[in-house]
Amino acid sequence: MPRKRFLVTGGAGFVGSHLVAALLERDADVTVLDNLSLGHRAAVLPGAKLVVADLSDSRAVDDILGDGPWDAVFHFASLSLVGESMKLPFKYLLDNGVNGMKLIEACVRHKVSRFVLSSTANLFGTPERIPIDEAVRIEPHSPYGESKFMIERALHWANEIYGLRSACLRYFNAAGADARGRIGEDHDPETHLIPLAIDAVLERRQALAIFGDDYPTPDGTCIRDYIHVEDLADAHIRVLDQLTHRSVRYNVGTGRGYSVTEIISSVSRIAGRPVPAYQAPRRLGDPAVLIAGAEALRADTGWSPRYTDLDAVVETAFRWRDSHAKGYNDRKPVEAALV
Ligand SMILES: NC(=O)c1ccc[n+]([C@@H]2O[C@H](COP(=O)([O-])OP(=O)(O)OC[C@H]3O[C@@H](n4cnc5c(N)ncnc54)[C@H](O)[C@@H]3O)[C@@H](O)[C@H]2O)c1
Ligand SMILES: O=c1ccn([C@@H]2O[C@H](COP(=O)(O)OP(=O)(O)O[C@H]3O[C@H](CO)[C@@H](O)[C@H](O)[C@H]3O)[C@@H](O)[C@H]2O)c(=O)[nH]1
Repeated sequence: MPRKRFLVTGGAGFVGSHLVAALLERDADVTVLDNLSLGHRAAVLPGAKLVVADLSDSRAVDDILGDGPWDAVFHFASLSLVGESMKLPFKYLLDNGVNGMKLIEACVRHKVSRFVLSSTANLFGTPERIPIDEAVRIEPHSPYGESKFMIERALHWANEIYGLRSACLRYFNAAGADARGRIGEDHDPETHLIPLAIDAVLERRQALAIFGDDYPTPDGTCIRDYIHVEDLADAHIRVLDQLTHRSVRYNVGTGRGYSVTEIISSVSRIAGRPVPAYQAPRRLGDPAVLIAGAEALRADTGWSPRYTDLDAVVETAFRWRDSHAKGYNDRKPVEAALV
């Protein structure tokens, strides 16, 4: 059987690099398209091909897609900071929305048959019920969420009119790192709770700010559903089988929520000392509780998260971060030596 060929946009980023690792483990032929604006060359494991290009570069996108056939395109490349999108709405709507639609249009022209989108729980704003299943009303909470919904709608019409089958995977909070310690989470600036709590306990930054302690939750802090990146990668691979005759959309999470305080306790247990933290005002736009109802994904694909214990998720993140004080920059001298 010929090797399966996959294109992964944004495959040098946090979640995408873990999908690339999972595809390589299955002996696939993987090409990554990434402008490295937020991602890292060293996050693309050996064996995958990296093309450094911007999604807005139509010629580069055409060249890559023209070098098919592709078994599927996975689209991760995106700006994804909710708060930043409230300040720069058109940057998000244009970079994410328009580039995403152009990519879909090019996939149709190049006869790609399957497309998987990294979508988000931010589509649901303040949801009318918890857990959030796929029937919950969509009301994006930010230009970031809206930009993902624009792409979901474009995929709807690409399916209806051209038969491009797609899966929109609405992730909840991606967390953790490669179990083998090869890749992990390195955003600049880092805004996510788990890496920030780890850096605080490792004394690499000042105390962690707890954004709000007056939410309507048992301990007053926000509750989120933290899904391990390897379980996310597994979901991407499993949905491909669904895309022979139809398009799908799934919420992807563990179905269990943890408060900010519980995350801090987990990081403290793993580090063996308390995370320095202080109470701060609420962060604009944070809903109180987001927990996935992922029954549809389980029922249709047999997927279920392997990481069901919070400490196990946090431990993988801790190990990578502890051994990469400067993130992927730790590896710069090695890379330079190879060039
Ligand atoms: N991290 C989460 O908790 C989370 C939750 C829900 C959804 N998502 C979505 O999952 C995807 C991956 O998230 P992540 O945390 O890995 O983000 P990330 O920032 O680590 O990765 C995004 C990658 O896309 C690349 N990129 C951005 N704009 C590009 C462009 N115009 N052209 C080419 N490459 C470009 C960046 O260089 C980076 O490597 C995003 O689409 C995000 O919206 C993430
Ligand atoms: O220094 C910090 C950082 C975060 N938080 C809180 O921790 C929780 C998680 O925040 P964060 O890790 O920043 O993730 P989210 O804002 O929930 O967003 C992530 O998860 C969403 C889906 O749920 C995706 O849409 C986003 O792209 C992704 O960044 C929230 O309640 C924050 O208020 C703090 O208290 N202090």
